[in-house]
Amino acid sequence: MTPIKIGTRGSKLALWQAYYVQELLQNGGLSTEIITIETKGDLILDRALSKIGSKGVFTEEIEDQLRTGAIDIAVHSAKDLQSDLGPEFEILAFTEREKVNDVLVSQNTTLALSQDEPFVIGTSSTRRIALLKHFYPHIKTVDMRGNLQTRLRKLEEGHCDALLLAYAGVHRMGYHDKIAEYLSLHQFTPAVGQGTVAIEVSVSMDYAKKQVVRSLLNHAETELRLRAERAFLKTLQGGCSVPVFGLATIDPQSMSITGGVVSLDGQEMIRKTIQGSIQSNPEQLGISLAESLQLAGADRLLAEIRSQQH
Ligand SMILES: NCc1[nH]cc(CCC(=O)O)c1CC(=O)O
Repeated sequence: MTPIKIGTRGSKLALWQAYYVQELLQNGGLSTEIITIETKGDLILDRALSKIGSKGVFTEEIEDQLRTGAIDIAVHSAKDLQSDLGPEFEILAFTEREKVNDVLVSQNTTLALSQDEPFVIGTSSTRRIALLKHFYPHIKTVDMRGNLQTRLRKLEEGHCDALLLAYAGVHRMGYHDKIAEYLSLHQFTPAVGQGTVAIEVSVSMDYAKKQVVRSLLNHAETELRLRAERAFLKTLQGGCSVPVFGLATIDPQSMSITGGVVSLDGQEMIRKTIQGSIQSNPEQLGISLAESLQLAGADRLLAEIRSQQH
């Protein structure tokens, strides 16, 4: 078989993920090649993601290369991969998920969100800002985009007292020593897909090649959880720039999924958890959760949020 061409963004986090996938493929006896691709999300750093457009900010240029066959597989943080891939592309595999929590990162590791003295957190995530306003209204936020290294540098330069980040990225970059606090999943329910690497391919990729790559990369339990979460997000038409959260978990007998929406000012939150059997269709569980949130007013809340973002 010719080498598997792995497409990735060029940030350190993206490259870590590409090397991780490369290693899994090489351990399975495949030869590989990594090709880095620059995306709009990497180039435009002076505007909020919600203003650039919610779909494909980090993926469009990579999908162009999948389409032409210049790359065979694209490696993404599942969180950054839009929930509707359209007819040309599909997810071939999800690698094993790691800890999904958000963490508070600071030079001062004694900081805690629950402390009385206010402090300033750098983040551009609408979910994190809205959840902070909801649970910790005395904490202030400043807008902070850019890759993890840029944000860490700004933290060191004193632009803020702390960052709110996905544990997964902090772990992959080796910044554990700056973790001040692991945030609870009950308050800071993560974004759909957080902590998981997704492998996107063209639907027309050679079938035998697909089978080999999937068998080396896919983690069955992670896939079930992600299928439920992504169906939930797709039904709600969430996207990555609205404050929607969703997390599916599996215990031996059942699957449960928690999800919700929180207003930009943190005042209103709609959040629910539902359970299903492990045999049931994970997509159906995600769709049911979305529908029950819609009955509780999620569509109106999302429409209000979108009108405030434009
Ligand atoms: N939106 C940026 C992004 N996309 C994926 C991760 C972390 C890695 C992951 O969740 O898989 C991050 C950084 C962050 O949110 O702190």
